[in-house]
Amino acid sequence: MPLDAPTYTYKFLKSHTVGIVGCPFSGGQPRAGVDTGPLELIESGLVQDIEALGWKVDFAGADTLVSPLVADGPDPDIGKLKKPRLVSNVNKQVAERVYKHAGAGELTVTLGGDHSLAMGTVSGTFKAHPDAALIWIDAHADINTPLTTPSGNLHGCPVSFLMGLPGTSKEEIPEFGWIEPVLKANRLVYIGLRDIDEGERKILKENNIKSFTMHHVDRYGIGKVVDMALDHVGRDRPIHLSFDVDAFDPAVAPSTGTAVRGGLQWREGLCAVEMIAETGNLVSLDIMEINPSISSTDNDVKQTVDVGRALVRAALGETLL
Ligand SMILES: NC(=[NH2+])NCCC[C@H](N)C(=O)O
Ligand SMILES: [Mn+2]
Ligand SMILES: [Mn+2]
Repeated sequence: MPLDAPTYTYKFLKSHTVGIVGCPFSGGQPRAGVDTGPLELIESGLVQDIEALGWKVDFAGADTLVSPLVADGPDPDIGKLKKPRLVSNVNKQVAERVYKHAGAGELTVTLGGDHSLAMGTVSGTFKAHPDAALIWIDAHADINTPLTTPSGNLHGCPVSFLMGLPGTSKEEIPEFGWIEPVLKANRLVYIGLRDIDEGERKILKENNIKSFTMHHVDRYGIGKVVDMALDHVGRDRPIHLSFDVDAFDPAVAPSTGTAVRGGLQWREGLCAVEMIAETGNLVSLDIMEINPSISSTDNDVKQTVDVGRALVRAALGETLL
């Protein structure tokens, strides 16, 4: 039954309006198709879902999705980093779009696209809400630096730029000089990790970054893990939730580029988002890495898009009862 008003009081919003930023972008990783994720989500009925929950929608239409076609000129690798200028330019635009919505007091929902887009989404959110915390639900930590990345794929690196880790400064890599190091280690928490590179493990330990892996989810249950995560970042500040659908088990979300077995079950992922929504602190949500070109059965794409839609509804106050 559709609700006619949002379930919770969203403390840091000025109105019950969702600002949608669509990002058909795949340049942060090698597999084609992740750029069609946003349109699939929109065409599946996402806007109607949101309106049925009592929200207004601020979305100019699918033809205004942020364009990835800004590779003006050659874009050779920088060290190991692939397509660095393209990724940087797209994210600069994304940051401006997200800031426009967040600054107006709307709840921003960004549809990816690959997870390099979090450089832009988190930059835009934190410009409007400097005290915000970042909850990152993902199989991966995406905290490689230009110096540690084994792949050179920038979707594995956004968090390091947002924190200003060694190798990401304006002096070292001026192409990304617009990114401010807005994120402090104690305002970041991970849930769902299970595929961490050696360099990333070192970064997580040295910076004391709170990380709940799948081991913790198995051991304590998702409810306790989310409570511990919220206690860690504090329950009185705005929250940006960046959700990579590969946090889910591949049986739940098969259409994604870097699937890792042993992930969250359907209800575990949704329960986490429901608990975060229930705080009333959510200001920004990313749904990332849905790749409709990856499927081995006819149902894979629909199932992955369905779980993406369900995450958005959970974030906007949908409950089971
Ligand atoms: N957003 C993602 N799916 N990231 C996967 C990253 C994989 C690996 N850690 C890398 O840096 O290349
Ligand atoms: Mn991931
Ligand atoms: Mn990711």
